Amino acid sequence: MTDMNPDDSASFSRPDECRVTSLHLNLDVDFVSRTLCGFVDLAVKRMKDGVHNLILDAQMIPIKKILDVDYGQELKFTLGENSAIFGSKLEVQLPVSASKCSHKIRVHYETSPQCPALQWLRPEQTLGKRHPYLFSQSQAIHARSLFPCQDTPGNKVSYTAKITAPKDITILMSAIRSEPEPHPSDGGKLVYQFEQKFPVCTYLIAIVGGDLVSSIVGPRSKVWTEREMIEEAAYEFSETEKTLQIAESLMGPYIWGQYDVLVLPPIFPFGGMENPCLTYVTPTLIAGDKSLVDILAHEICHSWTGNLVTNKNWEHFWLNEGHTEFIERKVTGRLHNNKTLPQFMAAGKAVELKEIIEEVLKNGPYTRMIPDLKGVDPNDAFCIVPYEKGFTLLFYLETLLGGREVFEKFLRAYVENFKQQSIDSNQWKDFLYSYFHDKTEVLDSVEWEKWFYGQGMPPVMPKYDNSFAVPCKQLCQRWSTSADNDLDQFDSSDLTSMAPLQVVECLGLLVEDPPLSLIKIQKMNELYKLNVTKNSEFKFRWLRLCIKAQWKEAIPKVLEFINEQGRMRLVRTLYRDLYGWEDARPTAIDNFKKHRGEMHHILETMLSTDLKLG
Ligand SMILES: CC/C=C\C/C=C\C[C@@H](O)/C=C/C=C/C=C\[C@@H](O)CCCC(=O)O
Ligand SMILES: [Zn+2]
Repeated sequence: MTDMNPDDSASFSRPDECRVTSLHLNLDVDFVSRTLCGFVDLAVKRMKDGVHNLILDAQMIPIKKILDVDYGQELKFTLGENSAIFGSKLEVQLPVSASKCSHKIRVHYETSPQCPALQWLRPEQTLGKRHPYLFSQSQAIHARSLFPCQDTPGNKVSYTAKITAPKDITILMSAIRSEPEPHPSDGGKLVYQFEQKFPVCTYLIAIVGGDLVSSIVGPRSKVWTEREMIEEAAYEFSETEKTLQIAESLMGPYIWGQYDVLVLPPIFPFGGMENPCLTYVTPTLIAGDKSLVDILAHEICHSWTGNLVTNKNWEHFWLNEGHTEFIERKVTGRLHNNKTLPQFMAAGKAVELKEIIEEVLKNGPYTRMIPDLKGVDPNDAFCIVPYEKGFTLLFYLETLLGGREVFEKFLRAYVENFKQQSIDSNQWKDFLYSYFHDKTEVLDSVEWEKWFYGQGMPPVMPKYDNSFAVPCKQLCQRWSTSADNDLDQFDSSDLTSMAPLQVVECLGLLVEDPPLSLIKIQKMNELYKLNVTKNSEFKFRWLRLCIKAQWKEAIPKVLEFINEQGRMRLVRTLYRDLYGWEDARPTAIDNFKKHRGEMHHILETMLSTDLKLG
């Protein structure tokens, strides 16, 4: 695409010339037409002399009219050619007034029923079956289909919103919410007001509506979900405050006020999403024993890295995710009072990273820590690489630069220095050099070019303290090496005696090993009852093992699992495994064709590529 922002090839907008500094959304939620209808006010600041146009991103948004708020005058605009990935360039002619460098404009519009940022669910697709549901997912470049905006993480805005919705629906946003008020003229509706006073990138603007209830789980936290699962959800996330406090002890005060958790319907395609004040999580985290809440720690840590200090474009996504993984593991270690836990978690993910880099991405361009995303949909490049290569670099630097205490101080200084800004990897590196100015020689020994732009595995793989994994390795070894007629040595207590994270590790190691015989798989099934586990991470790895062993009887279980939830990491991997097994491939394709209409569009698009359906 030509005409893109030189600092962000996924956006047309030019905040360097004329910048949106804050916005106000005034929208009516209509579940019948599946639209949000109303207007957005944009406060605009001219950054350079002689600039009279404001450039925005817009996707599938029929614009009705654009007004200058102060003078009521209608403004001219042009909507450029449409790109299926990036939408269109929306160019608004600002009123020529030499003395003014700030303007407020109002764009009247409505979203499309096919809006990529919005997922509309019919009542029968919800737990309660009585009311419809709506949720947005703006990361990476979908906010432009929610409202015309400068949809680049290189710009931040504060925002307010006034949302009108049917009275049975509770509306939430990634902001501080006031109690709803009755609509002045329509008794069937309520009006909600929100305020996010801290500047955020547009990919962090989120809206949800449904038959939602909440339970207080801490002095600044509620868990929200459909009423049918509120008790389970409140139990699972009851350690939110404790986790927040540990994160604060590492990173400094949590500035965002409220920290709520919303458990979405199973169609939500990610483990979690760090929307400020309102973390989204998948219901696949609800294991009944709080064993999968490390994702919550991850989302909490984004309150500093990602939401306060942000990657300036999607090529530098590792700044968001690598730092967050790194801090998340420290927080989880402290939460469980286990010093080696961060390294145990890292070692487990390093195995997954190797599989993805070598088997899936074939050491190709998306295995770079800083990929080249020109002309690329960020969704296509999204994978574990920026998370884990980023983590590995930070872990390596921590060891090199003097250990945990020294490096944790650096992390805090990094956030303090760049808070409320958007940066790239060079700014990060310059700050690292200036902070460790007495360790330049050490820093010069780092192979920066290879770390940043090299393909394949990281140039240095640390030797992690993996003592917590010893029982996992032993059990995995026993299963791999035992003879088929010597399986009485195994017992159901093999797994019940381990911590849940160790079970995950053990099953993960078995997945990486050569396939187990069918006799072993059947014995495992009988002993460990993994077909009926509530823990989605156990089940996921168990089903992978079954597919690897080509156990046909497991196929219905795999289909059940991939049809009952839409978490991309779990579903894509299992589809990929089924596709790789020739006998199961037609079943996988048929199942996809049958269910694609109910999937989140991000997952549907990815799967149609994975299954080579175009
Ligand atoms: C190199 C790729 C650059 C940018 C991609 C950015 C966004 C991609 C978009 O698809 C959104 C991703 C949202 C992710 C949210 C949470 C993840 O941390 C979840 C991780 C996977 C999981 O646990 O299910
Ligand atoms: Zn993250």
